[in-house]
Amino acid sequence: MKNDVKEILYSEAQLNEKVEELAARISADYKDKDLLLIGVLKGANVFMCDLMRKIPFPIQIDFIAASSYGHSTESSGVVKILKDLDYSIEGKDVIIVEDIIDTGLTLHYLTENFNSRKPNSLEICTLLDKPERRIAKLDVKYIGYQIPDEFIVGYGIDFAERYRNLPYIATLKESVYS
Ligand SMILES: O=P(O)(O)OC[C@H]1O[C@H](OP(=O)(O)OP(=O)(O)O)[C@H](O)[C@@H]1O
Ligand code: HPA
Ligand SMILES: [Mg+2]
Repeated sequence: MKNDVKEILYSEAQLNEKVEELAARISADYKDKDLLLIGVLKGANVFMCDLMRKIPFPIQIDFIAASSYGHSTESSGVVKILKDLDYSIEGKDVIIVEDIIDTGLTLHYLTENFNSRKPNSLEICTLLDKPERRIAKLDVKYIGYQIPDEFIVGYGIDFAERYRNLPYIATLKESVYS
């Protein structure tokens, strides 16, 4: 697997520091609230697990599974919900936890969908953001890193369902795609 990596963009140690920083901001903002984190599967799974363990008060978690990339490096533009939330979010203070925002189509769809369920508040926390690629406008309160327009993998993020288990964020060699 390591032979397929072109460049490591963020190491395990750098990611740990960044997740700590985001958790500290969220903890300060939500210390008097009843926080519900919603992880967007599958990509956000690793980030969500690390982020929630750095918040020092009891919170609730839930997951939704959404997919729009399939086996391609380009969004299909159609967001498929593969698993819905388990519980109602009405009246809750919700943060959606994402691994990456690219076109913004996934989160545009999810924020409209979640807003119709009447949460008390709804914010977005993403580890990575590719602003150059944005199609749908989004207000994102918590952003880990802004990255250039390059397809990346690792720390939960895949290419064709592989490389999610790399412990760092990396680009892949061209030969992997051909
Ligand atoms: O801003 P966008 O262009 O919509 O892209 C971002 C979304 O794409 C990826 O998910 P994907 O649909 O590949 O499913 P996965 O999370 O199961 O990998 C990623 O995890 C985000 O959810
Ligand atoms: O850069 C990316 N890598 C993997 N999956 C993705 N989904 C949106 N952008 C990306
Ligand atoms: Mg995803």
